Amino acid sequence: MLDQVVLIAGVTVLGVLEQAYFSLQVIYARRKYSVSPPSTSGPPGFDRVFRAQANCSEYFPIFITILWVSGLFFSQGLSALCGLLYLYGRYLYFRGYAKSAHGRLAPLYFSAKVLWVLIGFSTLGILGSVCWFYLDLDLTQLASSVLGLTEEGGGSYKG
Ligand SMILES: CCCCC/C=C\C\C=C/C=C/C=C/[C@@H]1O[C@H]1CCCC(=O)O
Ligand SMILES: N[C@@H](CCC(=O)N[C@@H](CS)C(=O)NCC(=O)O)C(=O)O
Repeated sequence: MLDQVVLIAGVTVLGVLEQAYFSLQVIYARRKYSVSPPSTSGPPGFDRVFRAQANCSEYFPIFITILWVSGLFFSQGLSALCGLLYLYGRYLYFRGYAKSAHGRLAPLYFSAKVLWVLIGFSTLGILGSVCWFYLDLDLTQLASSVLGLTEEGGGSYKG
């Protein structure tokens, strides 16, 4: 059973490490620009690093939940691959935002697209599972016969 989630678990731990890295960058920026808590604003250079970490944190729960749903119900390998792309996109986002406000945009568009792909995988995966568990309908089989990948016509029913 664990072999079905180990790649997703690995991407999750990598994501947690990335979040830790972003937090450390805010700590360093606080020292560099002398912005002490509870203050959350300072020179633009500080504000951008602060917001970069905050933005990545806002999206992190969305990313992790959808990564696991997609990995469990659609495909572990494809989901883990998307997860790696998302984390790389977020790294570029953080670096781009730290340099300039405009620098955040291209990586943000990229990571948002990857999130939408994971949301699409999750939707398909859940739809397929609901059809299988409650309607005895195998959507994978149905799709491959519609696409002409198998000889058998129509949907296949279990039991
Ligand atoms: C849960 C799925 C992801 C949902 C997030 C959806 C979209 C996020 C992706 C790209 C958004 C880019 C928004 C850029 C805003 O135009 C920038 C605001 C500029 C305003 C200004 O500088 O005057
Ligand atoms: N909390 C975000 C929600 C929307 C969002 O993710 N916006 C993107 C594109 S404008 C962003 O990079 N926001 C910059 C930020 O959160 O500091 C915001 O305040 O902007």
